[in-house]
Amino acid sequence: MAILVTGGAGYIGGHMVLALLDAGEQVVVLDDLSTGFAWAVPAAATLVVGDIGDEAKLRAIAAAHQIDTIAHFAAKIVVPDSVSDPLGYYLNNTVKARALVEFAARNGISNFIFSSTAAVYGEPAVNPIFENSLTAPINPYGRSKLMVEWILEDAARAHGLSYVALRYFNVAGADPKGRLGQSASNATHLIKVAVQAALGVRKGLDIFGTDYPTPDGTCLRDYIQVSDLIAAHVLALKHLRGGGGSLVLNCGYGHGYSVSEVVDIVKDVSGVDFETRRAGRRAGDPAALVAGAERIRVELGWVPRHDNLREIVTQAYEWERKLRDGTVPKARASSSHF
Ligand SMILES: NC(=O)c1ccc[n+]([C@@H]2O[C@H](COP(=O)([O-])OP(=O)(O)OC[C@H]3O[C@@H](n4cnc5c(N)ncnc54)[C@H](O)[C@@H]3O)[C@@H](O)[C@H]2O)c1
Ligand SMILES: O=c1ccn([C@@H]2O[C@H](COP(=O)(O)OP(=O)(O)O[C@H]3O[C@H](CO)[C@H](O)[C@H](O)[C@H]3O)[C@@H](O)[C@H]2O)c(=O)[nH]1
Repeated sequence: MAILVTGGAGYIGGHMVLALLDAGEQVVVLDDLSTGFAWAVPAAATLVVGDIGDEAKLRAIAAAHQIDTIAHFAAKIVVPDSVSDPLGYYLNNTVKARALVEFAARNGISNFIFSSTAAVYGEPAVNPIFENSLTAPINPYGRSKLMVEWILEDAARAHGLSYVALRYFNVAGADPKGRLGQSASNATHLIKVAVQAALGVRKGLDIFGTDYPTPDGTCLRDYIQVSDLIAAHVLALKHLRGGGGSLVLNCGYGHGYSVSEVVDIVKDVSGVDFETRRAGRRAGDPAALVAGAERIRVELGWVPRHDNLREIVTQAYEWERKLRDGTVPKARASSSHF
């Protein structure tokens, strides 16, 4: 049986591909390379370049491979962009995901793993946030993802699918073996931007909002290391293949760091006191998001191994240094795909 990994040329999906290949699985990646990289997908996986909304391409994949599971990572992911381009986000993240769920239902692909997000909770009244807390997203990105959770819930009931929706908190760090990291140069994530500032790839860093109701006035987030997150996906796959029922699970460590604390750790790890500028709040940002992180341990037996922000920052820094110096390991010649 093969696993279809959408968005497998991207940051998190790429780590999933590595983990699946490490486990001896057959992997087919479908990615339009809008923010992903063909070179990041090992030659041991089949890479199909295309859109998740392209039904003909999906049919061709189903005809050529025995897919039993879809791990759906492909999405647009930048919160402020979703505020300025909501229709683009709803098309890519919701409408095309609906088509993918329909494709699964029609083709008897009964397992679906979905990259959801803490953004479904919006501005929570209290932290930590549990899976049964109110979902009230405050930006189109979060809404675009919550709608997919609803689509999955209804489709599962009607069509015999089982799914695991994983609500990621803030994903960061890189493969501990140094094979992959977050590579898009225009990424907007805090740790990525901060290590770029430390390496001189960007000129300093704006701190978006210093007047939030948090201990130091900057936003609090729960940063989860990418391989720990992927371990949760591998357990979700095992759960679904073993006939387990549908689940919605937070993926975080259960404690948060402020933007200022993250910046201080990046400065410390890199030894560079890069410039920081106090800037206004960024559109769509909630003050604090910290996971209630128990359910995933109980349901899947997940045990985090990299819950250490200094280690996470060091991994991100080392990967960024390779990107800057042009020494990242390329897993395939970029032209070898379908
Ligand atoms: N990075 C985070 O902190 C975070 C947090 C919560 C949830 N997520 C979710 O995790 C998933 C992966 O995010 P990432 O950080 O790896 O981002 P990424 O941009 O690196 O990866 C997304 C991948 O999807 C591909 N893609 C986008 N639209 C596509 C389409 N229509 N058809 C085919 N391919 C398409 C891109 O080319 C890219 O390779 C996303 O669904 C995102 O919403 C990420
Ligand atoms: O240059 C920067 C970049 C970020 N920040 C701040 O750092 C915090 C974290 O921002 P990120 O952009 O790293 O992450 P977000 O919390 O906005 O969003 C991330 O996590 C969410 C879930 O928590 C979503 O799923 C989303 O896909 C993913 O990008 C925010 O307060 C943001 O304002 C800065 O101050 N300066």
